[in-house]
Amino acid sequence: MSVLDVQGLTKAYKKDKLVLDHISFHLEAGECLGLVGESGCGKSTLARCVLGVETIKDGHIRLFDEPIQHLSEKKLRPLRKHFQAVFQHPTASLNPKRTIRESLLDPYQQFEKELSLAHFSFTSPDAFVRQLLEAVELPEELANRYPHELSGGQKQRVTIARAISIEPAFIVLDEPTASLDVLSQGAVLALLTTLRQSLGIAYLFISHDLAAVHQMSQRIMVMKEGKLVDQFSSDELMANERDSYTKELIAIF
Ligand SMILES: Nc1ncnc2c1ncn2[C@@H]1O[C@H](COP(=O)(O)OP(=O)(O)OP(=O)(O)O)[C@@H](O)[C@H]1O
Repeated sequence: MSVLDVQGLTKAYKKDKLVLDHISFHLEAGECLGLVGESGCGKSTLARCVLGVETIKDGHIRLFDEPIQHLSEKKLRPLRKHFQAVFQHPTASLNPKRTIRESLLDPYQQFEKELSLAHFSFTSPDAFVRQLLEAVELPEELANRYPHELSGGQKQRVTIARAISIEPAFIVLDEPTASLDVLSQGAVLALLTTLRQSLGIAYLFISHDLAAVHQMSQRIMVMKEGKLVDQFSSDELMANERDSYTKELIAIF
């Protein structure tokens, strides 16, 4: 089943310059779909279009077969429980004035009445926060700290815990480990895979790092200057028929 279906997506910030040029792909339930491409090719713009925070010039974005590309924020709001995002800089994603506990409870409190959770259970705020911290392998005593009292890796685990808390159908992961040191990067990528497998949440995993994308994803899309130039199953990365640009990216890693 497709949770997300994008067809002919076109975006321009300035009149005639296409930043996204007829992008088409689908995201299946529970899979990790990788998107790789060099800086400035349009990856984050694509993420923002999918998340409904950018207007688009042309094309369709369907969530469970429902077109969402032209919905007002009011109409899109109840659908937001189906998708979440994790970005590169966890510090920018967490409110510095709120404790980790408060940040973790945010999405649940926003969608409480419309949620039916399969994996987590909300018996009390404290018990819920404990489950989330445990899921991302953080000690429960972090709950009462503020973001500045956590390491970068711990903060990113908190943003991941917050994203999975409402068990969305998919999460857009936009360079989720780019701000972390190499050891934390590996640990966070492994955690994300474990969570995907146990919770059944699909990922659109965006990175300029082909090795990370290959490690995480079942399918890979390659983007260059606003166009998808290659799409293939992860085990076909080294196949001869790869686009010449994909081969260039392989040669760099
Ligand atoms: N708000 C904006 N207004 C005008 N142009 C923009 C805006 N955001 C991005 N762009 C331009 O759109 C193009 C794609 O940018 P985007 O951030 O989507 O690329 P990216 O692949 O995510 O890059 P990076 O990996 O460096 O984050 C770039 O040329 C960028 O300068």
